[in-house]
Amino acid sequence: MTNIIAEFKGVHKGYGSGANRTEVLQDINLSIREGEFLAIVGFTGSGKTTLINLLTGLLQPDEGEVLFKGAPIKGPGHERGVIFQNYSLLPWLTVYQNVALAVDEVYPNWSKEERDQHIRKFVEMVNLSPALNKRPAELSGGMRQRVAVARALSMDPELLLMDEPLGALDALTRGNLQTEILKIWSANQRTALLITNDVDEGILMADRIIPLRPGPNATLGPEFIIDVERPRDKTQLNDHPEFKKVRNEVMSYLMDLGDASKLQQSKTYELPDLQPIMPGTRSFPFMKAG
Ligand SMILES: Nc1ncnc2c1ncn2[C@@H]1O[C@H](COP(=O)(O)OP(=O)(O)OP(=O)(O)O)[C@@H](O)[C@H]1O
Repeated sequence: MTNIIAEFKGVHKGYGSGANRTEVLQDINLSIREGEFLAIVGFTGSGKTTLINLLTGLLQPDEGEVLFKGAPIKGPGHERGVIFQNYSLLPWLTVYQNVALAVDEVYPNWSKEERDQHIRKFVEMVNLSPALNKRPAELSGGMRQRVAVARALSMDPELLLMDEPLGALDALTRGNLQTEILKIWSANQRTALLITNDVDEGILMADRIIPLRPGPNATLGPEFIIDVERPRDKTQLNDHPEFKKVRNEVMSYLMDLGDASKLQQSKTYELPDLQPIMPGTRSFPFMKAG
């Protein structure tokens, strides 16, 4: 039987109060299984970051519970590592020092050698050894995101949380980093949750993909299982029958949702029953009565 590593139970979350209140998530129920790679895909503004921040512990639910290994999440912890979209590196520290900061937090009692070896191992894993002593300003966006990946993984989190980590990167760098994250994930047999608005990225990386329906009051849709052997090849995405099938299913589900939410948003206005006044008629203001 698979163990559940993290769980949402009847979670509601919104921001503000009174007239300024926005209900973001409504009745979220989700079990994340140990060892799986789960992707949540959703429209922009639907509440994806809110969902992940409930797992990082940066936010608390208004109602319901968010559990890690059966206990409510009270705040951030290094057993839950996060990779954000905006790198969040310290600009005055080098690549080595940025990773070291994370390592020191988790393993404060390590010897100098142990620490040094560990940092170099993770920097090497993301192919950044030549940039070891560079500061973020000297790196490209893709390289910065690699540092963020190395930093999160060096803490050996039991649950790796990724909030659109590759969204700002060009297609090539994005593809390379997807492959690297997958390699590291499968080698370490950890659990991963990826939040993305890119269906292809979700089905390439995950074991199952769950759509987040558009907010306010966003709920989770049905799960789609991606039954494709690993390692997966991005170039197969267009031809592999299972990839094609899941992509079509998820895309049409999301498109139906998009249409439904547009319909809901489009208000109908009742116009007053006025008779248009045409030029040439007696009552047109600029016509002289004749
Ligand atoms: N601290 C906050 N205070 C008030 N409203 C907020 C706050 N954070 C988010 N929201 C609102 O909650 C909704 C969901 O935001 P969230 O960032 O979770 O969505 P998202 O799906 O991650 O969006 P995106 O894809 O654009 O990053 C949005 O309407 C947003 O404006």
